[in-house]
Amino acid sequence: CVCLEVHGFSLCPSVNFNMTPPAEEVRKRTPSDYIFGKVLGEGSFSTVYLAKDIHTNKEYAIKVLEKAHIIREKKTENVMREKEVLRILGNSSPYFVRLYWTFQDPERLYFVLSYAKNGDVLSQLEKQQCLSIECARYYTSELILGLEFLHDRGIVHRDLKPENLLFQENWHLLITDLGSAKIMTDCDNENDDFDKRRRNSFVGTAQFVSPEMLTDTSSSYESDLWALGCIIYQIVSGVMPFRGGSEYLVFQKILKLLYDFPEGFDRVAKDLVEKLLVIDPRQRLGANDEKRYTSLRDHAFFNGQNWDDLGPPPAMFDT
Ligand SMILES: Nc1ncnc2c1ncn2[C@@H]1O[C@H](COP(=O)(O)OP(=O)(O)OP(=O)(O)O)[C@@H](O)[C@H]1O
Ligand SMILES: O=C(O)[C@@H]1CCC(=O)N(CCc2ccc(Cl)cc2)[C@H]1c1ccccc1Cl
Repeated sequence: CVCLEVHGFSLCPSVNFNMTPPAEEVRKRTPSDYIFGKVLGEGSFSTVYLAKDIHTNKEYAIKVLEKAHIIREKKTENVMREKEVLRILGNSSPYFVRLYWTFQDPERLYFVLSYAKNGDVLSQLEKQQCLSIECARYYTSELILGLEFLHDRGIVHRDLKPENLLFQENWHLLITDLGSAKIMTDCDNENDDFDKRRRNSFVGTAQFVSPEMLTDTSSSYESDLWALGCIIYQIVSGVMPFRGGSEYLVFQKILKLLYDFPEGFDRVAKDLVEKLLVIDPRQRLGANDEKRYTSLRDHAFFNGQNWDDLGPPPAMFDT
C-alpha cells in the first residue's frame, strides 16, 4: 500500500485508524490477571512480589498492603498520598518507579509497579562496600535529575536513602517509596503549622533525616538535599555519615553536625557533601537556585558531565 507519513503516523488504507491501544493493555486489572512469584521485599506495611501479567507476559513488582494493618497503624493517608504522588509522576520521568494499575479486594490493596530487576543501592553497597567514584558520580547525577523533576512538580520525597534507590534491568536508577512524600502547596506554611501540631514524630529514616525535620518538624525541598548529601557520603565511603547506637544518638549527631570523613575520601566529593550537610536549609547548595539544580550541576564533582545525556551506566563491577 502507498503509505503517507504525516507527523510520524502512516496513513495507509490497510492500516486500522482506530488509535485506542490493544484491549489487553487497557482493561482494568484484578489479582487473577497476574501470576505472583517470589517476594522481592517487605516494608512496614507492605509485601512486594514479583508478578507476571498472564496476558502480556510482562513482569511487574506488585506492592500488596493489608487494609487492616494500614488502618490499625493509621497509615491510610500515607497510602492515598503515595498513590496521588505516583499519579502525578505518571510515566514522564525515567527515574521514578511507575504505577501501572491499582486494584483492591476486601482485605488488600494492590499497586502494580515497574519492576527494578537489579535490586537496590544499599544491597550493592553491602556487596562491594562502596561504589567507584565514576559510579558515584553517575548515580548521583541520575538522582539529581530525578530530584529536579520531583521538586519542579512540587513534591518532596522526605525518605531518600540507598534502599529506596533501585536499579532497573538496564542498571539505570529508579527512585521508589513515595509513601512519605509531601505535596507542597502555595499555602504550605499553614499546612506546616498544622503538620507540626498534628505530627509529633519525624517522617523518614533516622540516619537521613534533616535537622529541620527534627527541630520543627518542617520539611521542604532542602530536606531532600540534606539526604542527597548523606547518600553521596555513603556511596563514596560505604558508611553513613551519622551513625549511632540509638536513634537518639543519631539525632544528636545530626543536630550538632557531628560527622567526619574517612581517610582517602575523594576530596571533590567531600567538598560537595560539606555544601549539602549544612544545618540551615537555606544555605545548602541548590537551595537558592533560580533553576534547579544549576549549582549542583556546576560543582566540580560533575566536571565534564553531559547533563543532557549521561550516557550508559558505568560497569558496576570491576571487570
Ligand atoms: N519496584 C520494585 N522493584 C523491585 N523491588 C522492589 C520494588 N519496590 C519495592 N521493592 C523491594 O521491596 C522492598 C519493600 O518495598 P516497600 O516500598 O513495600 O517498603 P518500603 O517502603 O521499602 O518500607 P517502609 O514501608 O518501611 O518504608 C524494598 O526494600 C525493595 O527491596
Ligand atoms: O484512590 C483510589 O484509586 C481508590 C479509590 C477507591 C478506594 O476504595 N481505594 C481504596 C481506599 C482505601 C485506602 C486504604 C485502606 Cl486501609 C482501605 C481503602 C483507592 C485505592 C484502590 C486500590 C489501591 C489503592 C487505593 Cl488508594
